[in-house]
Amino acid sequence: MAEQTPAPTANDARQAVRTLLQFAGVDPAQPVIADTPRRFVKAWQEMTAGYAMDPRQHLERVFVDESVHGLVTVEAIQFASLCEHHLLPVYGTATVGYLPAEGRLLGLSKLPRLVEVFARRLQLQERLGRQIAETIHQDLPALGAGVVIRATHSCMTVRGVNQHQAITTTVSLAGALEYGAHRAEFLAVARDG
Ligand SMILES: Nc1nc2c(ncn2[C@@H]2O[C@H](COP(=O)(O)OP(=O)(O)OP(=O)(O)O)[C@@H](O)[C@H]2O)c(=O)[nH]1
Ligand SMILES: [Zn+2]
Repeated sequence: MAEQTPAPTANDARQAVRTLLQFAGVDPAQPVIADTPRRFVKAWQEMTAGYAMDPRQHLERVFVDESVHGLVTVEAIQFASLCEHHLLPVYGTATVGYLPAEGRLLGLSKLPRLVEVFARRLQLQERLGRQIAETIHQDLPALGAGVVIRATHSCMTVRGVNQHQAITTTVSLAGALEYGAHRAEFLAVARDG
């Protein structure tokens, strides 16, 4: 059986940050910066906490009202993520909507909570939207789900192409929201609120 490499400890992670500081020509031992590796590792754990979260925990409590058939959306959901290419912050807002199946309704706060689960991982913006939409569509389940994300990628704004105002919009649709009148209605709500 192949030997498994032991998982790195927080101390290993702090040591890696000291290496990055030295790589930049900064002495990690100087008093003003001595606590920075600990802070960075704490922030890193916060930004990647989504790997330990199960999105289904937010789908457990369902309210059933079979008289409800209309589209439900929550707009202006703020999130922060990390791009998987540069490990730099991506932040912005998401509009999340779904078309209930047989009156199966989620508590409204669960939509931002689902965004949080997937955002707190290394991401591509396109995948972030798709994972949220597919989870609601398949696991609630709903007749359809949609996610529009508008985000700023630090890897495009503070380095590289240095496009300080560039905003990326992605649209992820699943099920009944992919086509026809439901698609048009969701996209109109995502555009106009
Ligand atoms: N599709 C997609 N691309 C992303 C996302 N976040 C960052 N990127 C892009 O990932 C690409 C990585 O390109 P590379 O050429 O491998 O990396 P690079 O040399 O750092 O590229 P530049 O950013 O152009 O300097 C860049 O074009 C980024 O803009 C994302 O969420 N989705
Ligand atoms: Zn990037």
